[in-house]
Amino acid sequence: MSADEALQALLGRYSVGPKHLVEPGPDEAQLRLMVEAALRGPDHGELLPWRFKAVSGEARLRMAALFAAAARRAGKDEAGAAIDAERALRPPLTVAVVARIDLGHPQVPAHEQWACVGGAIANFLNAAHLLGFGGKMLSGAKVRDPEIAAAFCAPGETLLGWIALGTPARRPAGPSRKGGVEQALQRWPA
Ligand SMILES: Cc1cc2nc3c(=O)[nH]c(=O)nc-3n(C[C@H](O)[C@H](O)[C@H](O)COP(=O)(O)O)c2cc1C
Repeated sequence: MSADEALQALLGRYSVGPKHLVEPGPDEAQLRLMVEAALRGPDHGELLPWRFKAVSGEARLRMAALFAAAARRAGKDEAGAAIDAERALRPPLTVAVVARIDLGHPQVPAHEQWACVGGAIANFLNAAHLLGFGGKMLSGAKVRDPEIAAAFCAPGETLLGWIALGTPARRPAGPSRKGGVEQALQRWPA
């Protein structure tokens, strides 16, 4: 693939939601490559302020039960709980994104560590896309459910959300609604 083809492929990445993801998901070697890409994101101080926790196969049933219980705690009825459980079951692979921000770091403030987490997610999703997979970063109120957070995080860590991954069953809707280069790029001084 030429540099131009690689760039065009990157420019074609759009998120693909869980309901449009089917088997197969990335295998172990592909997942490791995607994490290698995530590790190439900028990381001031090389603190590695994140961990990815892969959930696949039978483990999805346990995550689905957690999601359903959280939905009930949030006051949802059984239909709502079933929809939340389905979000855990549908994608072939889900990767929980856990941030471990060192709030007392002498050189690297928290916002720089959060920027690193974002870069890791972007590189991971881009690598998934280049390998032919679809994916979407998702959060929602359940990241703040204490039992879900405790299931994924050690004390002091923050559950940012989950990346749903699989083979896209259809082309993503894109392009997105957000502004383009004319808004994102400015000259300084104006
Ligand atoms: C930390 C984080 C959490 C997100 N949570 C959600 C979410 O819960 N639901 C959702 O529809 N999109 C969520 N998004 C946005 C989508 O992942 C996606 O970026 C957005 O729909 C734009 O689509 P695009 O990636 O195709 O440009 C989240 C993004 C980030 C970075």
